[in-house]
Amino acid sequence: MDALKKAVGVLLPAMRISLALVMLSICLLFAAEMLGFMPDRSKFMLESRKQVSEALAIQFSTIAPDQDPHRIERMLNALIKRSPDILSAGIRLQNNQLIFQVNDHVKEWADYDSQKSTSTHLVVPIFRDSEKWGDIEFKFAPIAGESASDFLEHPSFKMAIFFLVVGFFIYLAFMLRTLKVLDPSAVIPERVNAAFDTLAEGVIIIDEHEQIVLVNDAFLKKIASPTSALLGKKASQLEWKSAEDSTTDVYLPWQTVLKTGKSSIGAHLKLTSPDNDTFKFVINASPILSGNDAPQGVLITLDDITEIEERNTKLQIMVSKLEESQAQVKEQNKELHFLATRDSLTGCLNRRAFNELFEKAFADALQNNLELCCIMVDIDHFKRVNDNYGHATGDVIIKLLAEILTNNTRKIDLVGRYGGEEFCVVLPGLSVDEAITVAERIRLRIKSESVARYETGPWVTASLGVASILDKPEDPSELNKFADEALYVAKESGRNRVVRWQLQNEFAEKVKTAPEPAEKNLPAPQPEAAKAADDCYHQ
Ligand SMILES: Nc1nc2c(ncn2[C@@H]2O[C@H](COP(=O)(O)OP(=O)(O)OP(=O)(O)O)[C@@H](O)[C@H]2O)c(=O)[nH]1
Repeated sequence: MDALKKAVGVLLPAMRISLALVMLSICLLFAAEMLGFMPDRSKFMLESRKQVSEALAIQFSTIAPDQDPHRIERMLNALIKRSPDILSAGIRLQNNQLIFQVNDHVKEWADYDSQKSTSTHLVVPIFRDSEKWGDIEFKFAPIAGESASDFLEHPSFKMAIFFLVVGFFIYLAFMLRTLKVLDPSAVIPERVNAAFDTLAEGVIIIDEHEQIVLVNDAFLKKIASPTSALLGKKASQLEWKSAEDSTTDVYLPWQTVLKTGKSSIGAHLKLTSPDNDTFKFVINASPILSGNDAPQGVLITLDDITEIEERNTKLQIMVSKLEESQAQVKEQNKELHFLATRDSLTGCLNRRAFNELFEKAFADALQNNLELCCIMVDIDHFKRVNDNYGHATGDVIIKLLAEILTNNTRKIDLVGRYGGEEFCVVLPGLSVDEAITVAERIRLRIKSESVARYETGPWVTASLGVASILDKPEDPSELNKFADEALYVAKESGRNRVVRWQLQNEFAEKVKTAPEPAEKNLPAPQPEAAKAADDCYHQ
């Protein structure tokens, strides 16, 4: 099938060219005839008829005046027999009297209407003693091709027909042979063509002028182009585009190969087919070297990566979507974790989360032999705040305490709402003195902030109990218990103070000596120890 297509592909242009050549030849033939370069056969015939007639006239000049009718008749008959193109003959006297005729000359001569001889009517005068005696008339058959009706007999017409029929086939044979020689694909043996056709990747071979001399089936099928459309065309004339960026100049690797004689590997190019499909190829180009190592062509292989690229793009989109949703899930988990570990009113750690982190911090401190302190904080007479200002205001005060606790501790410290208006703070790495300083600062802040923020109250104070890991608690809950006991002592000894946990007997002493604040809803008098803490913010 392919062979047939190929044959038709060559035959049709050859036929067209042959026909054009025939027509051109015929035109030249007629032009030559019109310009007088061709011998005029009718003129020649006329001339020879004249010469014959004149020779006869001379002969008749000697016998006709004797008026020997038999002799004249014999001579005319003999003449007509020998010259088949003489249709009739006659001798006419000066007075227009026809005295002899052969072959019904009267009838044949009837169409003569001129005094001159023509190619069919020849009139030759006969003289006697230098005086014209009469005329001898010859009626000739028309010279072939002279009349319009006899055009088919004209030699030029016959020549044109000859050219048309025979010339066409001769030209056709010539053109087929010529085109075969000129066919760019003819330089590649058929076996080589067939071998390249078995390859799955596209193959193009170009000559040193970049003209395509071979294209294999795989490439032709890919871009849906017939071989004839590509052979002889320059490879750079195809619709190549840069694979990465369509605005940049297109790098055609085979041009470099032709210049340098060195192979080019892995160039990426896009190609748009006549059907407007775009393919992406990885292109390798190797030089075809002549005897003196000069590149005389390039073998180009084209690996179609369009599908792989499309899959890669889809995969990348999927991966980025996955990453996006993973990030969302992570964010949601973070939010969920926050919600699960935070107290909804204050944003501080809830008791469960606080305990978990406390356990971890306690274990770390033990393992690394570091100090760790725990502060229990409780707002004084909070019930009165609720009772006097309402539960909502109570909530605001609880939030204020949470804010002060968070702002006056470090990021690594743990601030947990233990329940109601009671908070617990864990300070990893701090000595008990440092923890007391922090506790005092918190205490002062609560007192001063409530006064600063609420003109008409509630003005609140808080009591704080401090314990350290150096107090040798068995576990976090015991450390918490120590701090809570210290808080209890702070409450019992008058509130609005910081109490460091001590052994039970010393503790009892402190409880006894602690002063009670003057007014329940006003900031309590400041203990001496707290004064220095104002300047010592712990971040
Ligand atoms: N507004 C508000 N009040 C709470 C909340 N949780 C607990 N309370 C109240 O806090 C008060 C705690 O009071 P108590 O522990 O008896 O003692 P206090 O009144 O703070 O007095 P001292 O602790 O002895 O100084 C109770 O009235 C609780 O109803 C809360 O989330 N919001």
